Amino acid sequence: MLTARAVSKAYGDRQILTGVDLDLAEGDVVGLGGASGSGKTTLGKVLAARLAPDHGDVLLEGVEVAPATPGHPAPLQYAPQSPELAIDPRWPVRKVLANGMPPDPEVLAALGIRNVWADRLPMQLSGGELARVSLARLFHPHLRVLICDEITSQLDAIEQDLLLRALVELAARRRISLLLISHSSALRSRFCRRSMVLDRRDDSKSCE
Ligand SMILES: Nc1ncnc2c1ncn2[C@@H]1O[C@H](COP(=O)(O)OP(=O)(O)OP(=O)(O)O)[C@@H](O)[C@H]1O
Repeated sequence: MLTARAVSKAYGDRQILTGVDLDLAEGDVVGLGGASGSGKTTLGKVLAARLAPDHGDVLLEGVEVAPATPGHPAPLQYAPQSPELAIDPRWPVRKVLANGMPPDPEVLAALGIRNVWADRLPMQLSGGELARVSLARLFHPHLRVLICDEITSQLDAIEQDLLLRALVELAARRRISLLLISHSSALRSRFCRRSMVLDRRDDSKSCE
């Protein structure tokens, strides 16, 4: 499904990723861990074509991943750590969820989106509610891979667990592949079949 080969990325003279390989099969749930600053977000953005790698290839079903454009149902979507940065603060929830197409009732139900939020602005939702809305807007019939970058880091343990369980179940029903970026090895071992861990000290990677 998603294949990265020999991906390298530097910011200026600072090498962040060196020769990273990653394979994500259909319906797979893989974790991406590592210490703060090890390059998890950088790799997530390279995989989602939000950042160009210096070297290496990222292919989705054999085709180079193209950058997603707003409102376009790209098969690979990236959910950022801070949903408030990805959502227009002037838009009510109903418009955020529409995102170019009618929201899918199964997705709204699975992620616990409530009708009473429809006319609220993003700032009128709790962190957990906003995280759910932010995720729901990325689902569409052609979604194949979802990269989730620390999407529950602002939530308490119970809300984190509920949201991730709902997400993993929904993805499994639709055979969507998930890459869950998290510094928490406990979270990764709870929800992921396997994990890749980036090592900040020597820019290499290891497997759990
Ligand atoms: N656009 C940029 N220009 C220069 N340096 C950057 C840029 N983006 C990130 N960095 C640096 O690259 C390193 C890796 O950043 P990245 O956000 O990928 O790490 P991370 O593992 O996701 O960290 P965290 O867990 O703290 O979110 C950090 O030291 C960061 O300061």
